[in-house]
Amino acid sequence: MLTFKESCIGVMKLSKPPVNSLNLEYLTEFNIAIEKLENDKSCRGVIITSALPKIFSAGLDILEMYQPNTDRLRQFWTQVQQLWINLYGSQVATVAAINGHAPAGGCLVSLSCDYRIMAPNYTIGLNETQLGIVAPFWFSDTITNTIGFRKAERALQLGYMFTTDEAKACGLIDKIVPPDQIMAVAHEEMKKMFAVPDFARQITKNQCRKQFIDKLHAKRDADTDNFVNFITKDSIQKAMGKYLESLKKRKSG
Ligand SMILES: CC/C=C\CC/C=C/CC(=O)SCCNC(=O)CCNC(=O)[C@H](O)C(C)(C)COP(=O)(O)OP(=O)(O)OC[C@H]1O[C@@H](n2cnc3c(N)ncnc32)[C@H](O)[C@@H]1OP(=O)(O)O
Repeated sequence: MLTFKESCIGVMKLSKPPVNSLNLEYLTEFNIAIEKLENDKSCRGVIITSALPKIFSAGLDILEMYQPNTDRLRQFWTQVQQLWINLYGSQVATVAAINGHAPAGGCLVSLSCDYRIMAPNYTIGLNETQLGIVAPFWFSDTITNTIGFRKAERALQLGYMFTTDEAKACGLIDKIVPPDQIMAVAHEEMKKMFAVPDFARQITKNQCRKQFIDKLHAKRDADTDNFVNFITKDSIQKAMGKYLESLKKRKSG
């Protein structure tokens, strides 16, 4: 993770080649970095983007979920939950500058921010069902809060990956921006949020999101048990093995 401060704005650039997949170690690093910025009194905003060309993030590292060690799988999921709590509940203003594909966990990271700008000709969405897995309730809550119930339930069931244009049309992202302007526009959008007194913006954000974060806090252990039980099922392991094979075939084909 490349993290630096530009005046009162923290910039986090995901930099885990080849595809910024989120494994246990990287999630832990992500959480430490965001918590550090959150606790930095001089930091008012965070921009999350990718240091890699063409990929924002490929989402959760599928290798963490395939033939897993159960203890590690539990730690992994705890870090996934924590990342969502940290981002969705963040007091600082957040902008996702999506400069590449953003499937599944990559989409969730951006949905957890306050504003999303995206470069053209990429794809974004919660494609979990395509892998034969199920997005947990807090993933669904987050997309539903962004694009509305009907569009979210349809997209979640299909595991639909939106093009940048489709994502803009349904409100999954807020603005389409040429790749060379994405950081400049992220800073402009940040300034608009800074024009509002921090405490008023923070309390309002909290009012909108707290109930959803509280819901995960209340069910956190059950959610981890559910994830571990689900992922370790033979049928799910088979589906995930097939999906990994299809990723490799697509590459060679
Ligand atoms: C009850 C709750 C239960 C479950 C909830 C669990 C929630 C999970 C949410 C997730 O995030 S699951 C992850 C979903 N992610 C994906 O489906 C993305 C798959 N990847 C792609 O579509 C593409 O790789 C890409 C569009 C991101 C990039 O395409 P391209 O630039 O052509 O790269 P390659 O496809 O050649 O990939 C390079 C390399 O990376 C491996 N890889 C890709 N994605 C992942 C990943 N998410 N985890 C681990 N590894 C990944 C890919 O297999 C290639 O590996 P090689 O060894 O062949 O180089």
